Amino acid sequence: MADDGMLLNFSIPETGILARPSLKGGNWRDRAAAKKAAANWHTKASARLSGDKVEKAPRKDTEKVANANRTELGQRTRRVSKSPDLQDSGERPVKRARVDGDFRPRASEKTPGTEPSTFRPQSNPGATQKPSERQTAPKGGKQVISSLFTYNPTSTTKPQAPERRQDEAPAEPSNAPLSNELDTFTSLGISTPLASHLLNKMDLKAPTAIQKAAISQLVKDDSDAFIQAETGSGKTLAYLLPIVQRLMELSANMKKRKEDDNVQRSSGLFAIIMAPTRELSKQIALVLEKLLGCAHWLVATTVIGGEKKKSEKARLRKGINILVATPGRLADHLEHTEALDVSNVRWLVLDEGDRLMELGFEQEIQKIVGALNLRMRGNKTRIPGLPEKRTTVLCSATMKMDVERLGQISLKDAVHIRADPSENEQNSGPECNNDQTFYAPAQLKQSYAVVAPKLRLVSLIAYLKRAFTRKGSVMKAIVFVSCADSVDFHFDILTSNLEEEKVEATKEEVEGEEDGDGTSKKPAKRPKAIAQAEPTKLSVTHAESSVLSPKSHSVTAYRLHGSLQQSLRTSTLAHFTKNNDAAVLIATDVASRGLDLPNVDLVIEFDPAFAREDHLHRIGRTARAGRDGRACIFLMPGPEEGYVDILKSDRKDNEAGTTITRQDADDILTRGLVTSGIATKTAYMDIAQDLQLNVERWALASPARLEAARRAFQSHVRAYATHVADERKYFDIKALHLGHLAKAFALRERPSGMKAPGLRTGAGRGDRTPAKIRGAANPDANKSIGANAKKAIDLDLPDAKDTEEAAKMRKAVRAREKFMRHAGMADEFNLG
Ligand SMILES: Nc1ncnc2c1ncn2[C@@H]1O[C@H](COP(=O)(O)OP(=O)(O)OP(=O)(O)O)[C@@H](O)[C@H]1O
Repeated sequence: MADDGMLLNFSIPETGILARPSLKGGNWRDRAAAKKAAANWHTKASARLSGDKVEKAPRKDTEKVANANRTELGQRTRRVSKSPDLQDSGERPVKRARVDGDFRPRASEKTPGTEPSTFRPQSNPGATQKPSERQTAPKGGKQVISSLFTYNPTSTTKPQAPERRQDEAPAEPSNAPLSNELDTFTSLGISTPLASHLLNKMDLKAPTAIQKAAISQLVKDDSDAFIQAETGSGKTLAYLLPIVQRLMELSANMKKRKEDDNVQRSSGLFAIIMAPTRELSKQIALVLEKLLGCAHWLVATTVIGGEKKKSEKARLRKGINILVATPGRLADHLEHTEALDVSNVRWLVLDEGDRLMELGFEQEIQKIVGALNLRMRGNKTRIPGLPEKRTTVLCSATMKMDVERLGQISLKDAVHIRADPSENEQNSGPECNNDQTFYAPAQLKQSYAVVAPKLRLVSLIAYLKRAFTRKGSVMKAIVFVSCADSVDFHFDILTSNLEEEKVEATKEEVEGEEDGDGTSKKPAKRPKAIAQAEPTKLSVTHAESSVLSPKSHSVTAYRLHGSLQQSLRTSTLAHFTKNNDAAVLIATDVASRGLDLPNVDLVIEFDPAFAREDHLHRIGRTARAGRDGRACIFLMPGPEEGYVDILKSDRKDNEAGTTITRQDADDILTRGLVTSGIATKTAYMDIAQDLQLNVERWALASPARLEAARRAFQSHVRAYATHVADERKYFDIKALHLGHLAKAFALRERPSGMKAPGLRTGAGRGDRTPAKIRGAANPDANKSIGANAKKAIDLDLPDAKDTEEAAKMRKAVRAREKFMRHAGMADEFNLG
């Protein structure tokens, strides 16, 4: 310096930028230690400015300073923050209690008007924001937009080197029809007319393995049976075919004896099939109707909740031979409909037994079985040819404790029927409690995506965009989310024209600035159309997805959940089934069980299922009856990655788990979003950031939308608390970073006042959403929002303050039950 002839005089004022902090709070020891360390720190900092090197202060002292400062800070704000440097170590960013309206940016972006940040942003090329991305805060200039790519937790299981994908030979389908020429329906005891009907009218050439095992047993024997097989293996026909075959034989015998022409609808009710949901009951009835095409004198009908009891009664009065029912409605008719005579019932099927129990139908089933026993014994005039004993068939994918209970209620000396006969020898009857016999279809290609909470929404969109890029590569996809509000939110996002709104919003923002006279700028106004933007009415359940549709073809988005009216759910499923073009269904678990939707190539579990069995049922909506299929589950970095162990247990043949592939967010975003130009390593970041901003603008465009996004977020978090106890180590609500997760719901901040079992209530403010926001201009929307708001109140789960694990578990189980009943999951089914 002296050489330059310049002397820089940096005078360091005592009370200036490096002033010693005045220390308050804590005990005297802390204060003394902190004072000493602060003195060190001061010397060090001064020396740094003057270019001198200072010996590193002992770590202990530094920590004490930090502690003392924290104590002081804590007294003022009760807030503790952690060094951002820690974020690089792969730890989750520390959650801090946030006071409403008090934001400290975690990222590089801050809206004008906010206080200067004392937080050091992590350098990241993708985090640089364009001026256009700077969002005007709605109120008070306190809004902060955090970058998508900063402070994300890093994966705990990411392989150092990219995984080498082995060219594995495609697995042999495990649920396909048998290919051996000797395995025909007639060889199992099915009559030639019925077998030709299967071939000619239903295009079914050969039985599947479970059909082979079940049909050969049930056509010749009256023993009770417990059928257990994987998803999509044809269980419906496995029990329907023997019943129809036996009734056709009964009819033929009657004819032979010239007692009657045939079995008539007035001859009596011979078989009852019970299913847990209306959808499933209707589906079974549809298959039955097709089968009865070759025995038109046999009449079947359904009695299910949600239908008019009066018309059901009228049908029952006319006479029926086979009845498909939900338990609640059947129990009701048994009590109140005299015309329902069950004294001749010789076949009782309990389909999806585990679900029947899970949904709490035990009492109804007990009542029904009791009534059947009583009336059968009381019937002295038996129809000739009708078996003496009733055969009860219980179908269940799993053999959990409650299925054992159902077996005790309904079965006696049951034969255990499985697709692989060698398994029958190892375990027999539902009393063998072995859940590890339920696997995913072998041909199903499974993968998991590790995606940080902030990136979830853009990654989902990117994943779907990629899936639908090429016409015909994916025809139909199902995206499972945890609750009805989340379905509505994602449906709205996918069916909105985000690009158009972006243009409108940007134009208006610019106009807002230019309108001013240079001295006082007019605030930007929202375009009229956007200001009135409302969430889509519940009556609309499908629409073109402009977000997902490529130029070459259109993709239709559907929604399905239990808050929709039954008729709407039925018509939505029918529309989705008949749609021959690309389509995506966003659904809760209402679509997870038993539904046979054709051409589903891809299942995405955007929110992991609440239990392993539910997960297997969900992914079982694809890869059915030997067809190909793909399934991908989204997991967040951290404890959720442990769920891969569960995925490995899905595979019967999988020792090392090599068949389950991993995908990372950067890969998903690059493949889905970078459609032109050079796909550099970070090219996806700007596009993803833009997409996220569009989504956030979209939500900000109207109070009703924002409210819907908040509700979706809140319901999602509450649902998160309801994972089964065994799996809660993967889905630990305490590890959830709510601020980050909020971004995946287009929210720039986490809503305050959340309650969920186990959730840390650091920001526990009351919900300050003005009442008028909850209502909307449109009366229809008002209605739906009102209904949902009511539901949100129903959903409010108690805070888990108990420390004992057992108490927590009980509470969470109760919470789950309550949530499911009220939120449209179990209750989705609108129980019969
Ligand atoms: N023998 C067969 N050959 C070809 N396809 C069949 C055969 N049997 C059934 N299928 C078809 O397989 C699909 C799945 O059948 P089904 O719904 O009965 O399976 P599932 O085992 O009950 O499945 P889930 O456990 O998911 O309820 C249906 O589309 C059905 O038409």
